[in-house]
Amino acid sequence: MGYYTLPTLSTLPFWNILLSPLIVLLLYVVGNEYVRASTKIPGLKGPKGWPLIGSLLDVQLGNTNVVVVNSAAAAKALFQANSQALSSRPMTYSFHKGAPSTASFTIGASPYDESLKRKKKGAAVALNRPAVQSYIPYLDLETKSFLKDLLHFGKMGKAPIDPLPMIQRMSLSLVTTINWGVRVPSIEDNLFNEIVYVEEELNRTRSTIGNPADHIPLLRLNPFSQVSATSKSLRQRRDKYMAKFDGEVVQGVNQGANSRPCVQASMLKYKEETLTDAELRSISLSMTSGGFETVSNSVHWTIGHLALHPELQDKAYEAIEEFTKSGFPEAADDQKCAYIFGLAKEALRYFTVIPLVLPRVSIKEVYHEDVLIPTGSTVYMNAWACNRDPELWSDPEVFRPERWLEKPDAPVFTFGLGYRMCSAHLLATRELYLIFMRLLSSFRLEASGEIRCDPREDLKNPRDLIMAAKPYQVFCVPRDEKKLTGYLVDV
Ligand code: HEM
Repeated sequence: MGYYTLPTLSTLPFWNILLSPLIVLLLYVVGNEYVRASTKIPGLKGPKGWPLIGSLLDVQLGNTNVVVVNSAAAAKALFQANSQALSSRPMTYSFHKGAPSTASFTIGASPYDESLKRKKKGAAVALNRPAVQSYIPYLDLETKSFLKDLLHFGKMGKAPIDPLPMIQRMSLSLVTTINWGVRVPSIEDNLFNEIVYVEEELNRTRSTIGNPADHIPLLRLNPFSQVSATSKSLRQRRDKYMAKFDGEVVQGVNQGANSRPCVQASMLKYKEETLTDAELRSISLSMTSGGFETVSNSVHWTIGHLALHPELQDKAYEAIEEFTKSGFPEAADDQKCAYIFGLAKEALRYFTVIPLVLPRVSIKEVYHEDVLIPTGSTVYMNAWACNRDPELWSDPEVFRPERWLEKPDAPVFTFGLGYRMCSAHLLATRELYLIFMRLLSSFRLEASGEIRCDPREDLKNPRDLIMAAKPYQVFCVPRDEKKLTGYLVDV
């Protein structure tokens, strides 16, 4: 009796074509799940749901296993006591791919290596206390120009304005003057708009949670993905304005005519340490990307909040008047008006504009309460949670500058902690202080229409690295128009 062989699915060409990719996908998923499971850290629990609770958690973002540090005590124990062990940064697909070398990354995006150490040394010299002191004339000019912009565009308090572009011009011009000695004079300048766009988009490519392809390798195979092309084109656009600023510095140094002392000129003149050209460029990138959006967004959130709370403005005004004896706040004042110093710190705490700080990678094993965090682990500090830790504050959800008068030594986690803490925390706090001193002594801020400014709910885009508020409009009503115009006459 002859046998008749039934065709199996696999002998049918159609099924072959359909099944092969499915089998490959299945194998990939199973293999990948094994890899993901093997990166979990024994002894650490993962979240069952939101909000995150517990001081240390193990979270999986696609293939990236992340230890999230959620309490003030755990953050201090890990990032301060193990400062060197947690001193590197991860390399990501969206931001790092295609860049020529680690030397050319911003400091904040650089992994730990010899080049990073040189760059950090250079930045430390440019941003330490005496250096900040030497930037006071720049702070003076840019904060006065800010007030002048508010007066001008706000038609002496009669027209409502979106203050964001004026805030951005001020913080950008501070960074470009400090780094290159070049001002950004107007929000109507084309270069201003180009820099704002490129810097915001580039920071988006650095977002910890906003780029799924950083954590799910399969997504990198997407032939229609524009991630690499977008980063490359943004970098090219940034290189253009950086080259223009660099050129102006070199020209000034060569002609011996650099009228505004700046970081790049002093590094060129004294051939700072052994910094290569790529490392010098990295310092410029770090100042721009680190100092622009962070300060702008902190000020933008706070102005929205103040416009909703006239009672806060009244207290601040009273404190400033008492402190300045009714004069115009001096740029040289080193944060001596306690209430406004508290307000600046409270703005940093309450809005925590980089809620997950910048990611770290461990270069050594770290132990925390019997849990071993292996070398090469990704660690996020949840600065948002640490700043709202109920062990520190009984009323963390209230914006209350007085808390800093009651507990002046309490920690702020907004700048991170340890070796990779923000290099410019002294400068940034001083900027905020002077901005609020001058703004609140000059204007009453009044909401025009609805302002939605709750940092828990009203984010422009929750996936961004640096939290931005939704747009709003305010009236900036001069408290004494004649006096203010007089103060600003020479700007
Ligand atoms: C309100 C203003 C600012 C905030 C909230 C802020 C916040 C941060 C945070 C959270 C980090 C990462 C810290 C960590 O990993 O522990 C950082 C790093 C950094 N920031 Fe800032 N920053 C501000 C202003 C500035 C300014 C004005 C500059 C420069 C002019 C600057 C330059 C840097 C640099 C160079 C780093 C990298 C440090 C490193 O990786 O070693 N920042 N900043």
